[in-house]
Amino acid sequence: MDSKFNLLFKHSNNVQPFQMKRKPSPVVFNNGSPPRKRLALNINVNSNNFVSKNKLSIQEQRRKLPIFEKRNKLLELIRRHNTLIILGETGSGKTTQIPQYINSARLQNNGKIAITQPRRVAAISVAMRVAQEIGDSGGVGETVGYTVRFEDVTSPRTKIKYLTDGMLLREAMVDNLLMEYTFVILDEAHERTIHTDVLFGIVKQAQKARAEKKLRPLKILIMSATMDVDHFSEYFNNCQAVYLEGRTYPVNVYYTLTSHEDYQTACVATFFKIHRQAPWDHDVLIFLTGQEEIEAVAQQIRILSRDPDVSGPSVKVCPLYASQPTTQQITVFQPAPENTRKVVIATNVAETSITISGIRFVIDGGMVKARTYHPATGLDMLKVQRISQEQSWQRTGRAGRETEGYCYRIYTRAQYELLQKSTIPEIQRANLSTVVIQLLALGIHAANFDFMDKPPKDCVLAAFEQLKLLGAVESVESSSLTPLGKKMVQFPLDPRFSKIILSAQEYECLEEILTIVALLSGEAIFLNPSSKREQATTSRQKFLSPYGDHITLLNAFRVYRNLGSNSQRSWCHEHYINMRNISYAAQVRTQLLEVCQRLKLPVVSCGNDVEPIRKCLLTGLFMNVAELHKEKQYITLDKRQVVNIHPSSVIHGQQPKFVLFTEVVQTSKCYLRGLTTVESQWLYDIVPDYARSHIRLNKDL
Ligand SMILES: Nc1ncnc2c1ncn2[C@@H]1O[C@H](COP(=O)(O)OP(=O)(O)OP(=O)(O)O)[C@@H](O)[C@H]1O
Repeated sequence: MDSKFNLLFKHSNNVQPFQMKRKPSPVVFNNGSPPRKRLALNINVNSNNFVSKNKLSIQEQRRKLPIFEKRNKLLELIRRHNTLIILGETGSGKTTQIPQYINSARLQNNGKIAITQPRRVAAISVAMRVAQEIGDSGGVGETVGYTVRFEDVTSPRTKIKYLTDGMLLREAMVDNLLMEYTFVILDEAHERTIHTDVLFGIVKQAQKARAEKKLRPLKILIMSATMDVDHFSEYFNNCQAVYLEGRTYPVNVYYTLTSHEDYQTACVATFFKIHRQAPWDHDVLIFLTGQEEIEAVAQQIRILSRDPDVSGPSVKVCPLYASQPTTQQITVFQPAPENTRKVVIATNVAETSITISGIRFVIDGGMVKARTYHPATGLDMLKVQRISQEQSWQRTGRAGRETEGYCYRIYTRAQYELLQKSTIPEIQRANLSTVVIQLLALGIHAANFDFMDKPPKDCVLAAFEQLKLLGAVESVESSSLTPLGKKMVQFPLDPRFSKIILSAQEYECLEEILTIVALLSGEAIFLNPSSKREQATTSRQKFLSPYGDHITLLNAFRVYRNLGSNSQRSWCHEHYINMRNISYAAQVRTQLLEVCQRLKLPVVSCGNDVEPIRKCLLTGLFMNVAELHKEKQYITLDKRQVVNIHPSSVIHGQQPKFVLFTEVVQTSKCYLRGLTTVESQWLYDIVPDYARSHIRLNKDL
């Protein structure tokens, strides 16, 4: 271990906000083959021999992509086949170039080209890049546009439209033949997000129906760098697959020699090893699992980089995660100033499709936060787990996009070998109520839908039962929605939350419910830095509600909204509130309000009486109620699971008889977060049958 490295971490022990679980040991890597000797990180990158591809003109960059030479052959195949699978290495040019080739060859006639992305940040950043490549004077929104939840940047002139898979699905609910498009390109198909999986069936059906009706044909392209071609081809009527040969820039992959349970600290250590040695314009991308972790590591890096004993250029730290507002996400693409290294610390939102110019190094923590639904327990849980091999290669691919790159995996080669090959399709592990209701809006019963991989029967049944209890369907056999169900699908939300919004009219509290639902749609607004936890709690004391976390959130938002925009920033700082997240919630609230206005729902406030709010929440979340079982231990009414109140909840320490929850986290125990106290009598009033069967069951325990 070299002395500077030791010195660096001696200092880190004095750093407050990031609590080290243990003194970090140095991270030692090998390059994938069994190590003969211990290889310390040895990066011989010299800025003199580095030719930045950014110095080439944008058109020269395009011509250098592996896909460029293949474009005529590719266009020929696209002309010939109505469905085509396209495989090509990460960074070879699939996402940015193929739509442009189609557009230049005018293959889309009068229709548009839709390209789906699993994530908002990818749809937006790629659209921006392609608009730049096309050179439209009006920028994005002209020939090239994008549509993501709560944002539509397209115009009647738009020919190439990048959109999230969720948005295309919503469009299909309005026109199931997708007549606006001549081409639908399903990108990053290997990710198998729930929306992409449903779209597979929707586009296949639309293609067939358009052919039968002799309408303009729908061309389907399925793209990825890593996917099980046979499985996809079989599903799409044995369609042709094409592999675009051609290497992009090499990425040197390193594994740690020993496993690192504390992968966050190992990521920080690895970053500083790189930082000391690499030229300032070689940026770094670190993959972690979620906002809290990212903000903690970001703070740690900011503080350590200012330490006079740490050599290296200045550091610009850019966190990146799904719930940030778009404007914030897009800032990670801006180059850092002269003599400053950019470090982007991201969740898996940066894993596919995106190119962040300047990134030469990837540090892969090897973990991801995944949502998994357990029909047996009725709980939808967020759990940090190991990534799949496919994900690990996608992450690696982010380093070799403009020139040669380096990827440091914070896991051993042996650990890599043990990773699952591909990620389990989301449809097989998620709560299906949103998909089931969306299919019903199209008049399709999920049991009859042509899924590539059928979701488990008990998950489909559980979703139908949930929708029945919510009043969206008459029975589990229904192929259509009730009038209430039809209103519910108007909201881009989980049906339970749509139901809450629609119930607010009866409880005369839509004003407050909109705020709570909007706040729950993003990431946490309360910051709890471990070194300042007490100050943070004290500063927010005035918002605390004895009725729980949702009312506490509402109280904070009410104060925030009444402040002038000039004082919001300092107020957030003073109260340890994440300014970005609360302003994102305000934007979401505006969008939800627009849907309510379309549905002519009166926006009424219940003032300071919060009981209507608590009852209203129960109308959608009665299946998320737990009853005090014994000292500090709760049991869920729905499936009788033992759960505990998370220490971060404002009602931790109290023992209300019944609580409603919005989040379940599995660590050593199963914890409930986001709680509101409720009364059993309300359950009898709102869902009498459910209350009678479930509450009685628990009393028998
Ligand atoms: N914003 C950008 N800035 C600089 N270069 C970019 C940008 N976007 C794309 N590129 C260049 O274009 C190349 C192709 O990107 P593209 O997203 O089309 O690849 P891809 O084959 O779809 O990769 P992936 O499978 O990883 O999504 C990148 O490797 C990079 O060289």
